[in-house]
Amino acid sequence: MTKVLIAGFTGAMGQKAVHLVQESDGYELVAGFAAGITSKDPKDYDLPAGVAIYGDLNEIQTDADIWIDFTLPSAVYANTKFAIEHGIHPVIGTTGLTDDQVSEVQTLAAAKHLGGLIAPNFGMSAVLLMKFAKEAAKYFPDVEIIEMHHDNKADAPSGTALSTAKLIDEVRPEHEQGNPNETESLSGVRGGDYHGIHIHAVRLPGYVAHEQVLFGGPGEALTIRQDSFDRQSFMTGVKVAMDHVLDLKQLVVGLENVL
Ligand SMILES: NC(=O)C1=CN([C@@H]2O[C@H](COP(=O)(O)OP(=O)(O)OC[C@H]3O[C@@H](n4cnc5c(N)ncnc54)[C@H](OP(=O)(O)O)[C@@H]3O)[C@@H](O)[C@H]2O)C=CC1
Ligand SMILES: O=C(O)C1=N[C@H](C(=O)O)C[C@H](O)C1
Repeated sequence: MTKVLIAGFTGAMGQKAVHLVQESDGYELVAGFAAGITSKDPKDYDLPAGVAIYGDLNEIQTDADIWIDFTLPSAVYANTKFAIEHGIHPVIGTTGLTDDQVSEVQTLAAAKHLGGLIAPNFGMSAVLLMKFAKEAAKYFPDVEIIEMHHDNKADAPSGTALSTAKLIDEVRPEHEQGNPNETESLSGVRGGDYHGIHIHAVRLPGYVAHEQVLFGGPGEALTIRQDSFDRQSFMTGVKVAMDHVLDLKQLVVGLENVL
């Protein structure tokens, strides 16, 4: 049995992950970690008696093999370090790690000879959108990104939008986009700017997770869009990660690298 700890087990994604682990042959949920718990009795979370419940990182004592993380951008760095330092393979879905933090945890994982995965998006439609957008950007250097999420989302832009911009930036020909004399009469109206790529973040009830990448060229346009209508869409990728992470030799970034 592969033993799994879920950080953020009470949250929207954490709950989906709990069900995934419980329904998956060969996996056992051994622990749940969430900051705001009011009880340490697993029954209060409809979990079996053997599942340990933690509310503080420093309390955690576990023999888990895998650490699945769906917490908060403010918590994910400390959590990832903790997992690696304790020999637990991290599967990190939480967004918000900076490039420097990713490098640091990769170095730490390498020193411990521990594999893991950081994926800004576990949904197949988003992974494919990023791949297609990177391809299109070679031919359409004029591009903007619109990401749309539920209104409980803590961070903006989404990790997926930022990853999309980084992938486009890798291949986009050197390019000055838009009117150099443009002004904003309403602050922020042109969105965030990642190396000249504008990102617009929409937060609305009813939405789950959606992204459009808009390319424009002389007399034509290309729009690539993905929609996660249900958080179940992320569980296919989480299961792929669970199935592969014990065999990985390094801390990999991006689900596409283990598919
Ligand atoms: N990679 C992917 O495919 C996806 C990634 N995400 C990302 O996952 C993260 C979680 O999203 P979502 O489930 O919607 O968020 P929720 O707010 O629903 O859940 C957050 C969870 O984290 C817990 N938590 C909060 N602070 C801490 C802390 N300091 N230490 C430990 N646990 C903590 C919360 O517990 P409590 O309420 O008790 O504080 C709760 O269980 C976000 O970063 C989001 O962007 C989301 C969807 C897909
Ligand atoms: O908070 C969310 O919901 C999501 N977060 C991830 C992100 O920031 O990209 C993945 C997906 O967009 C859902």
